[in-house]
Amino acid sequence: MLVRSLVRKALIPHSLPIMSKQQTLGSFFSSARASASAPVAKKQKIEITTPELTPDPKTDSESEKDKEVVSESPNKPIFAVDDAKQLLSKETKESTHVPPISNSKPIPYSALADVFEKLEQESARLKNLAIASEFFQEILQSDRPEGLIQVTYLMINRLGPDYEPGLELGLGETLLLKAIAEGTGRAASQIKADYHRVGDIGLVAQQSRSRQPTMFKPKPLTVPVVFENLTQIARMTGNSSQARKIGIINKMLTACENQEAKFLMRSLEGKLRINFGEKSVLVALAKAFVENEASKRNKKGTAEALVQAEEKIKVAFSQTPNYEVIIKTALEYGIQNIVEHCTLKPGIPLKPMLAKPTKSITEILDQFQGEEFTCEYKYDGERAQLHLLEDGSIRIYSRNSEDMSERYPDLIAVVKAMKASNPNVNTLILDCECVAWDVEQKKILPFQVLSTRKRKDVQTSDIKVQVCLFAFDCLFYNGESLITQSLKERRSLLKDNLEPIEGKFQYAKGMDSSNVDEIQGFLDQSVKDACEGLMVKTLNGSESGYEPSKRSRNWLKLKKDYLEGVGDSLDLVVVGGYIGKGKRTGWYGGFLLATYNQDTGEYETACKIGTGFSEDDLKKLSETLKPTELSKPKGSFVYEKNNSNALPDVWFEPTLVFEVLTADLSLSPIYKAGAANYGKGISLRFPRFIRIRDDKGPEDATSSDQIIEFYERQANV
Ligand SMILES: Nc1ncnc2c1ncn2[C@@H]1O[C@H](COP(=O)(O)OP(=O)(O)OP(=O)(O)O)[C@@H](O)[C@H]1O
Repeated sequence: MLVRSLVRKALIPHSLPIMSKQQTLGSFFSSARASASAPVAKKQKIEITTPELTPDPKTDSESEKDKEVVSESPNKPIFAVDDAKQLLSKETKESTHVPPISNSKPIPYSALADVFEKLEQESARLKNLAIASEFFQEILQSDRPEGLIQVTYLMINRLGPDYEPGLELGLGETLLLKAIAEGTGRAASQIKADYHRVGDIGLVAQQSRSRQPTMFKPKPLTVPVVFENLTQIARMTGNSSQARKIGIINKMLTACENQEAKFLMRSLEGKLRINFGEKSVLVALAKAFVENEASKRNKKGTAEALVQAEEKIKVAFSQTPNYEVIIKTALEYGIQNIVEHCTLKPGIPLKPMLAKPTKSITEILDQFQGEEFTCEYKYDGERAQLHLLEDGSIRIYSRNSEDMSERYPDLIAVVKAMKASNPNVNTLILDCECVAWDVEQKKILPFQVLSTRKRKDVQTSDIKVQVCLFAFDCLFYNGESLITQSLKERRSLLKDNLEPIEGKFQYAKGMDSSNVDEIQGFLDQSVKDACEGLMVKTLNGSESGYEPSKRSRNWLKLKKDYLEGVGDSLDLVVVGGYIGKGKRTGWYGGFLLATYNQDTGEYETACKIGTGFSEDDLKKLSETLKPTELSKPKGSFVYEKNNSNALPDVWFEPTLVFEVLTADLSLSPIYKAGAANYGKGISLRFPRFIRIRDDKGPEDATSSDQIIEFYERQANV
């Protein structure tokens, strides 16, 4: 994760007409290089012979996997009642062979590694859900059901909620290879060569593990011990931290048995590769709770209960994205009651509501037929979720739930002042856009200006780019969640209770009208005022509630620059590169891009891109991407293997997301995005690079479901 976000921060801005939200070079390169080359403790190495390493078996057998996947919209449940029935069937249950959990002992790490191995080897989706949920159920039935919290985090390769800083895994390959060399006594050069051949640090670790002398057998690893050690490693900073990290890794490696080393190293690297995404983890949790609760009543879980539980756990998680809270609440109140008990809480950022793209005002009018709606300026800045906690503290979270409070001390001061002048306000959650502001001219500045603001160690006195918060929604007010209320009510509550402060805290400019000319005029005005276009939202009735984490039809975005084509840009993951020729010699001259399939965790190729880059872009991109080159494609890449036109010269670890414009989308014999739907993939015609999305990780990229939606809308399918 850390590596991913570092790499994403590596490019400097360039000038393109519709460029926005770009990033600055900042201190990225120095810190990335520093961490890669930091000194580590030296240890004597003993040469040992190692078993032959076999390449990652998934790489060539992945193509079958996506056939299992049913296409669905991002917010649709993973399965319907029929699938749920199959999942609950005796046959599926009996075929999982998950390891039993003993009552009296902490969960052995070997049991979790065994489950990871099964998930990695199994390609059928329902089977994978059954394996994970059977294991979860074993834990729930033991006398330490709360052990499920650490198991869940390890399964999604995190150590705590997104918004808790300092818990990122994703150690550099140099450090990990060194740790393997020291921990196993093999020569570093040999380990490195193996890694370049196999392309999987986990496999290298597993097969390099030195045999321990029989007289010294370390205690087997347990889930709590591994979790604790990983947390310590993630939190370690400072000069000697590299050596200390290696020390802890070595200790764990010595205790590893069978496939434990493989998953331990992959966890440390931040790439677990079990092909079991977070969405599936939530479903597996729902199933485990449903079955566990039913078995306490000597009953069996029903398919209907499972479908309901899936919906509930997803809603609860979108409001309280914290597995500890979710699991403890489900244990206390039952899975079917979690939504009421996992409501919004200042200090826990909820997953933001997202918008669907539209291409024209008439499309909006068609969509909102007969409904009351409002148009708001679509500000071009950075999404900011503002939380005022009961103890008076203030936090600001990003679109991805990162805590940005340290980055915006000036905004914290504004909110403090606002609270002081509005003594009735105790607690609050506001959804806002933070925008660069010209103090003298009293106007909005483009995103490029905001992107030059320092991101770390920001002192109020050093701030050169002033910002203004534009609030567009109020989600929580004085102890009460407002998300089920209509937008009209939420908007009134906001405006009635908080006084705007010009240039510091303002309301999103809005207009309630369904007149085409008025909307067109408002759209034009928004662009003149340095905005991207309009957000059009259902205003009244139950449809106008705030839907955390959903890309909803009740919020439409109308971007001036995208009224032609497919209605929006796409954000695609860079998975491959083409060696540059002619003027581009020495750099990559083009890139292979992919959508992210949220259900399978796979990257499905969507196009090759070589247009829209300045020379400077290509130079910087080459520097950034070079260290992420892979010796072979990852098992999670879905691409056409039998057509050389679809193969890049080099493959990359997915770290970077490009925002890309396209003339239109078409079905393609050589690309694979959304291929589960049409047999053929969907591809971009005449793609053009706009900028890097540093606020999006690979998993936030345009999903395969979204590209299907884009395609169907454009083709009127
Ligand atoms: N009035 C507004 N209401 C809601 N969002 C707004 C408003 N003004 C600006 N925004 C911003 O617009 C974003 C949604 O549109 P946009 O397509 O630019 O974002 P994205 O991150 O590329 O896409 P998405 O969030 O849909 O994946 C919001 O996340 C928010 O940051």
